[in-house]
Amino acid sequence: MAMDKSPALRVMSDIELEEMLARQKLQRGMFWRLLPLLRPVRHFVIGAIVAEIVLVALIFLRPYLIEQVIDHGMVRSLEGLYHLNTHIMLWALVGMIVSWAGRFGLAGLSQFLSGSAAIRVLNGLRVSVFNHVQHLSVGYFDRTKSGRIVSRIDRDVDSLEPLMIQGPPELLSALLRSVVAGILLWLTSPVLFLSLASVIPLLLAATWLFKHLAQSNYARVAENRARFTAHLVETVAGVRLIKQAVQEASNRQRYRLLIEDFINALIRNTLMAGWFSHFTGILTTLGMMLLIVFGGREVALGHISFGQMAASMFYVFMFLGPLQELGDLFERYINGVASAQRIFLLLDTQPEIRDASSPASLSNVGGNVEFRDVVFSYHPHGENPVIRHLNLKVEAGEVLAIVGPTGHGKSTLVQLLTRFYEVQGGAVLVDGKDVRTLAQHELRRHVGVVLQDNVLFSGSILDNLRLARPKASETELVAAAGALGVHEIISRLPHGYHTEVGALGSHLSHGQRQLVCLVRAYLADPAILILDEATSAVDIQTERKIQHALRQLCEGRTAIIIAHRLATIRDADRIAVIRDGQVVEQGMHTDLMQQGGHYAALYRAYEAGQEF
Ligand SMILES: Nc1ncnc2c1ncn2[C@@H]1O[C@H](COP(=O)(O)OP(=O)(O)OP(=O)(O)O)[C@@H](O)[C@H]1O
Repeated sequence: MAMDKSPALRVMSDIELEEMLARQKLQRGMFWRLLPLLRPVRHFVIGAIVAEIVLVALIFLRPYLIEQVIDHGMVRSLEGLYHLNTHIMLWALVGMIVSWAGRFGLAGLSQFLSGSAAIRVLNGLRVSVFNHVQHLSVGYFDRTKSGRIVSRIDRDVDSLEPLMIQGPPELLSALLRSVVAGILLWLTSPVLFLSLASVIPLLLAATWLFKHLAQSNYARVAENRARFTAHLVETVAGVRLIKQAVQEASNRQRYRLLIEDFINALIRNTLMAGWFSHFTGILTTLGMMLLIVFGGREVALGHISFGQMAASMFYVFMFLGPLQELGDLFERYINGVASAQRIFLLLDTQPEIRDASSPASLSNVGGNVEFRDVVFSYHPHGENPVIRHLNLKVEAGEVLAIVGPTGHGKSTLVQLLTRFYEVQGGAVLVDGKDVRTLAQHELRRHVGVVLQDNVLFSGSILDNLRLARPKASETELVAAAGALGVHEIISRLPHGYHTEVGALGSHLSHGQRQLVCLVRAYLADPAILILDEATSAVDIQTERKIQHALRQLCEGRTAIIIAHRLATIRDADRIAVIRDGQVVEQGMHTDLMQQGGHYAALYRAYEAGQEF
């Protein structure tokens, strides 16, 4: 599959895409997409590369010194006695010390430079992926398990480190060592070089086979890891539900199966990698044997000295050793590319809902809202529409209540008005402007929504209220709560307004969360306010207490109230009844009751305490 921005990316579910990805072979050229990410840290990478080059030079100093010591360390005097050549020995000693000290210092420097670059690049990438995820449309989150996204930002980004950061300097060092050793061997004796080079075709064949067998398996490892992470995240989020339904055992079993799939793919990888590294080890031994046979012959024929033979033994390791390292580098490359592919899949996913190139302005919002012949389905191809040619107008400053049976499309209208989803037919208009022509952030600034299940962020109640008005003082925030009539309720909390709300507001009751969100909406002061079952979790007495405040909240703005407790919306300027995605009745409470139609039936059922 090409990693382009094809429409398929937008309609296929994330799971379908990933399964397809796991089955297919890895895409070539991924490395070239990764390369630009190194641009900000190029100085670190160049530094690490220079350090590796100097390190290689220092490594080759050693066999040269050994050759000098063997061939010239002892000099024969005229009397036929052997004397130590102190000049050579001293220089050899100094050379060895420089080589070891340089290696010690430069290896540390190279590690430091690579490590610093890694931290910068990978965290930069993490922020880019995070930012991208935030900009995706809500439809993407309907289709994608949150654990899969976590797996990409966390594990897949980490998997890139060995490929992108340590990879290039290590690869360069390995190639340099191999090439320099090859040249030195050739210069010592072409016979020695050719005897060693004969093992290269075997190595190439083994590399090709390894690549062929390993690459699709690495994609499977990454996919399996995403699956069990997704399951873990879902379990943590839904732990109460799992306990309540006594599903711990089956849930654990499912996790175990996912881990087993992961382990099996991992074992296959380990097997292949282990086989490859042992095979290259055998090749090195074979090379050494060839060198001893051919080198011994060269010494016997007087073509090379003993010192050169000893140095050549080192060159064998320098020549074939890096080829062994290539196996490890290759494994990292395949592993990293599998992760990179998944990250780019996410980065290439375009938000389904995008702003127009020059969006219309929405200053001085009056607050007129119109749903004009709206058709909408949650399915991308329009099957089973939830909203079917719905027409509904709300005048500026009007309080409209929307009622209707469960699952008939009331909340969907809110999603369309805030443009979390795009209509598939007709239009939603604010002050006569199609919401598709407006910038999303501007639209949402003017349309405030309080939902049944509201999310609070970790922090105090004040922190959460400040989200609506960042510059407000504590006194102003408390005054807003007072104006809505909930000051007393918040003050009774253990630390009043400074009470920590916990993750997603879990330390507060459902009703308390709803009240904090109402104050937050009041502070945001939107031109259009939507209350979607916003007080459903508040007890009836408290709701009655804040009824007056709610009326105040709705005053001077357009308000759309969705409620099942029909007593709370009786005073609305107008009530619209939604059934099967259409408006089937509208009017004031008394008129609708007199008509004796859908609303009257709903109301009678409500009064009788029945569910609808
Ligand atoms: N994100 C979604 N993806 C797919 N289908 C959805 C999604 N959200 C809602 N639906 C479906 O759309 C239909 C209308 O849902 P909606 O939430 O608008 O109903 P509602 O009238 O507000 O119900 P309630 O009174 O229970 O809040 C339902 O059948 C629901 O299953």
